[in-house]
Amino acid sequence: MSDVQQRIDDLVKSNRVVLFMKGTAQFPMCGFSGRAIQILKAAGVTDLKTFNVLEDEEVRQGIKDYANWPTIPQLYIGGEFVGGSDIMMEMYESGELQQALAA
Ligand SMILES: N[C@@H](CCC(=O)N[C@@H](CS)C(=O)NCC(=O)O)C(=O)O
Ligand code: FES
Repeated sequence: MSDVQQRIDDLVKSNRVVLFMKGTAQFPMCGFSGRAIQILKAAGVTDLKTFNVLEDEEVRQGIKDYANWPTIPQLYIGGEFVGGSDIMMEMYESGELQQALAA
């Protein structure tokens, strides 16, 4: 595994809920990332860790290879890739996201 893949692996395995996003939870820098934060809040997230890919070009590229997913935001729960903002919205509407966060 390359250095950046190892860094990402450590991050998603040492924090239960991680959102790779553009900007921060307080100041999202893109509508998709803002939407992801709103969904997580609505789903009652309590232990969210965010990573701002705009401050780390290596992770911005590396995260796309890590889960073989081409866009940001990306949500990980329990070390597993969950999806981007569209998938998060579908899972929120079906109640699956709330379940995954509570598990
Ligand atoms: N439909 C996507 C929307 C996300 C998206 O299209 N992200 C783009 C624009 S922010 C992206 O990450 N592009 C690559 C990049 O900016 O590095 C989702 O479900 O999350
Ligand atoms: S930064 Fe332009 S769509 Fe996300």
